[in-house]
Amino acid sequence: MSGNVSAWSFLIDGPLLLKSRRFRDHRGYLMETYSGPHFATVGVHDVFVQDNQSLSVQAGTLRGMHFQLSPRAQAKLVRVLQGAILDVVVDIRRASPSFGQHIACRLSAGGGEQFYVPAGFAHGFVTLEPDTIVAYKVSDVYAPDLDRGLAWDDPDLALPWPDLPGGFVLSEKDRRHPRLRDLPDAF
Ligand SMILES: Cc1cn([C@H]2C[C@H](O)[C@@H](COP(=O)(O)OP(=O)(O)O[C@H]3O[C@H](C)C(=O)[C@H](O)[C@H]3O)O2)c(=O)[nH]c1=O
Repeated sequence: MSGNVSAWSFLIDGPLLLKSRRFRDHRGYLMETYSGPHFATVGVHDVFVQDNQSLSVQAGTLRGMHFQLSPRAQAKLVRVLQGAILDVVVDIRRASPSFGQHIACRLSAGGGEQFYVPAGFAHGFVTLEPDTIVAYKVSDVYAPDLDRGLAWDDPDLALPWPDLPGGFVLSEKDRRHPRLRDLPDAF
């Protein structure tokens, strides 16, 4: 706890759930959504070089599971500006004792949580409300030639996506990623 940010770790080493203190007064609140020195005190040491933001109009929009290969592997710091998501990461570090295991966190604009995803994890989310806006920092720039994906519905991973009667809204790219067992060595 740095005073302005708290962090919770998981059984899988690396990812963190972060919550920044909201300084409330009669006008509303202020919070530090990112502070290099403060976040370093709770284990986030990456230097983030790019901010991304995506709008997903329909609830049930699923983006994932994505990662970039070295030397452009990205750590990510994910938060929700509007709406809510189920954020999911899969450990794809082949030497990791938790290889193939996942963590899922519900993130919402109201909750103000952030999910820190180190390099070495595939990342994706499904939106739980219409018009959900996700903002995330990345520790390296976009490298399309090193951008890779893992099948969101890999039966070996049993990712905890919600049952949605209408199914998911996916990009064509996200319909075609390989299963983990068919993924060339990623990390
Ligand atoms: C990620 C990215 C994309 N783009 C361009 C490439 C495409 O023309 C367009 C949409 O890209 P994409 O379909 O890959 O966007 P998402 O499906 O939201 O992918 C992202 O969503 C999941 C959850 C992630 O974790 C990744 O950060 C990222 O892969 O934006 C850029 O120009 N820069 C970028 O940094």
